Amino acid sequence: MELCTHNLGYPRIGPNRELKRALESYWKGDSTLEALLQTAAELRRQAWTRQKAAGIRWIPTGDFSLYDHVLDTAALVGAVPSRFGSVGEEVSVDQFFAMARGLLEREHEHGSRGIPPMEMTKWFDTNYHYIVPELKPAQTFRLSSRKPFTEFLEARQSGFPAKPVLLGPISFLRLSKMEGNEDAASLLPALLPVYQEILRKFDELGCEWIQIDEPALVLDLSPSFQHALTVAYSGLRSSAPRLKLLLATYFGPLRDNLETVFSLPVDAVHWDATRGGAELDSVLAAVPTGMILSLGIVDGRNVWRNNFSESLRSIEQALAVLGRDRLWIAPSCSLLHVPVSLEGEKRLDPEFRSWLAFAYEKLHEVVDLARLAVQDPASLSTLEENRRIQDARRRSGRVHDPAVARRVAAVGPLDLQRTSPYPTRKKAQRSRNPLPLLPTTTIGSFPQTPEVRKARARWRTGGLTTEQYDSFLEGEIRRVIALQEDVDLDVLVHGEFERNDMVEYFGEQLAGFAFTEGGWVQSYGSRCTKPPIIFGDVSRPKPMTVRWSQFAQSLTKKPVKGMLTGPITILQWSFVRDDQPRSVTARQIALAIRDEVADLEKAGLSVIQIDEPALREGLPLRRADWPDYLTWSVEAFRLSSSIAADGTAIHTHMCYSEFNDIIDAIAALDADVISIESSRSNMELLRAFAHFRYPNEIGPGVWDIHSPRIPSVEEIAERIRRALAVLPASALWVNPDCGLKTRNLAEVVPSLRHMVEAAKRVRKELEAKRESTS
Ligand SMILES: Nc1nc2c(c(=O)[nH]1)N[C@@H](CNc1ccc(C(=O)N[C@@H](CCC(=O)N[C@@H](CCC(=O)N[C@@H](CCC(=O)O)C(=O)O)C(=O)O)C(=O)O)cc1)CN2
Ligand code: MET
Ligand SMILES: [Zn+2]
Repeated sequence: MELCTHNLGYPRIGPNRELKRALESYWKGDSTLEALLQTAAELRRQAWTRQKAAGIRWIPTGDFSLYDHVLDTAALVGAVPSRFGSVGEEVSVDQFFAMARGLLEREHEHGSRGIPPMEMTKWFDTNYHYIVPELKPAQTFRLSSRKPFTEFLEARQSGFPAKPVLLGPISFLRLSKMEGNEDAASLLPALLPVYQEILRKFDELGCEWIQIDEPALVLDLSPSFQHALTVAYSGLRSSAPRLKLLLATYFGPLRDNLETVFSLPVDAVHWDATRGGAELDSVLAAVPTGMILSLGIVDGRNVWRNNFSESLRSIEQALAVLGRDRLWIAPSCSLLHVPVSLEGEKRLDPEFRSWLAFAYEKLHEVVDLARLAVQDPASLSTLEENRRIQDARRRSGRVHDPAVARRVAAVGPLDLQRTSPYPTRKKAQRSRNPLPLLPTTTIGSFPQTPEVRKARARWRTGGLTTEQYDSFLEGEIRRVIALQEDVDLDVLVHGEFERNDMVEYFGEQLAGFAFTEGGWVQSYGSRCTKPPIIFGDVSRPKPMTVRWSQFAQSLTKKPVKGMLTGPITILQWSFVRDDQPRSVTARQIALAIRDEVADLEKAGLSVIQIDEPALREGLPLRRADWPDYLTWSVEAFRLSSSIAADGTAIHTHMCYSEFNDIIDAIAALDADVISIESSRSNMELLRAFAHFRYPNEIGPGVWDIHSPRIPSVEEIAERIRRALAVLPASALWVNPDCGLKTRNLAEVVPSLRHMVEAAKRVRKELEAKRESTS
């Protein structure tokens, strides 16, 4: 018999983003709740059918979500902030969506100002966003959803071997936001009884295995959380004596949590062998007699075909210690983070395609490995084939480009440094482009209207010629340049209409990158991205953005900002090579962006923005690993930007970030101007910059673009004044929090007018003050 297999989670969005369409149509009011739930049920059944067909023994249930699994968990335990109303027997679907998306004024029955949604943040080091549970010190919990049970029964009644999945209590608390920043671990005594009740119910239903996800175990845990962990699992164990508990950890090695994890009273531990590999010996030494180890050997975070020979080495080592009955095979983590299947990819080159495995194909790898582990003769051909493919990839001419290797090797310290220090550069920049105090600008994108997306879709499918599409884009650029001049912004942008996405667009044009037709991955709620795949040495065959920036600049006398995505963000939001360190790939991308910076400069652009919104989320999960990452990522940014002459202003932009703990690294980027998101925290974020005496210019966001609300002039002026309280006026810019691509023009035009008006109002106040003191 082959080794036992299981899966931790499957993509929810559907093979053709069916869930996205169903959700958006329901939200718009174009379809009923029944229709949405029907689509959701069909997608679940389809996912289970596929997993069973692949040969997986235990199939996850409850991993599906209409929006996000952390929000599901908050609903499950009744952690519903009071602004969303009281909870009846169950959290309703509309209450659930209100928590995720907020309610607009007109949707809100009690009138007033609408209700802000809960916050959203990155799920560990992925590009998936979860909804942050909001807890308070006296928080109470109550079982408030039947979802886990319904989905379990739905699967079992249809004959699927179901294994329910829950986000565990420790991770739930650790990922929550506690009012007053108190320690959320203190809520365990209140929360634990609800988890116990859930386990008891599953036990009563005759459920055999339950998977409890505790990815927080790969983070640095405070003593209070370490203690809570032990308390939680002995409590869970005693609540359901027959139910078998599988504790799942993933996304990194366990390090100082390793001993504790294997001493918990659970029946099995799932461990991520792709990220924790070096720990295998310690793990095998720590697994107590009688406990099962689930080996997460197929990488759920990447799209490469598994290297069977390498995996079998680890599997054999584990088998020797544990024997066949105590070793399971699985993907490293939920398959949520990879595209659904390769089947839809008709245009990929066959050789390249053979190097890949998406979610569905990964399940086959799990099953193949479980068979190969016991030398099942029927599986031996899969090993042969796998060896052939790995060899071909290793030797492939399309992976290695000697010119790139030479160029990377030749990078020296001077390539990482602008010609002059910032004060000299600022003089050169201002004499080239005189700007008023508190200059105004935007972050880059203007609304990506359905017309823009439709035009691109028609061009892709041949309905528009390239000429027609290009002239459509030029028309859009003309419109936004005229708009920005009319509004009287100081530094203009071209609007990014040519981009489907700020990373995918560059991936499509760089050598060493491949892109898919339908490789969608959920980003948050109904929103998806199609991460490009970096398979080889990266270079830039020809200019990527110059024509659009140059065209925009030709339409106006005001400076236009060239607009690029930085090397770390491109790296972080792509699937990366697994055959060289990320730092090397980052350097290669940096050199390609550097070439683009040089060409934008030659084309006459005097301001160039290099976006790095993913710099913060790329931080390793453990603090001990931060310095190394920050060194090479800062170097990559500097390599991409330092080619610029003193008189060219380099801007950068970051959003969704907490900056306090990486402020040194941000300063080390040495961008002339950084724009950051800050209006949601009411400029609190700026404290780090003020405290640190950030040396260059800063544009704190003064308009929250995540909300459709149009901010008033006075409200924006007040935010500028708050910024002025901690930063010198000479260093301050005025801009929104982020790009405007997800907004519509009806919101954008008045908001921009208010922003410029507010900047002018505060400028006058500053001038008046200056006169009165001189
Ligand atoms: N890569 C990446 N990661 C990121 C971000 C980001 O901007 N990029 N931002 C943060 C996350 N924020 C996000 C914000 C919005 C969307 C988003 O809106 N995604 C779009 C897809 C954007 C896209 O690539 N669109 C394609 C169109 C693909 C498409 O659906 N076309 C239609 C046809 C178009 C039509 O007729 O309307 C179809 O195929 O059916 C394009 O513009 O070309 C979506 O889910 O709807 C995603 C992430 C963090 N991570
Ligand atoms: C997620 S950061 C986005 C920056 C980009 N330049 C934009 O405006 O859309
Ligand atoms: Zn942004």
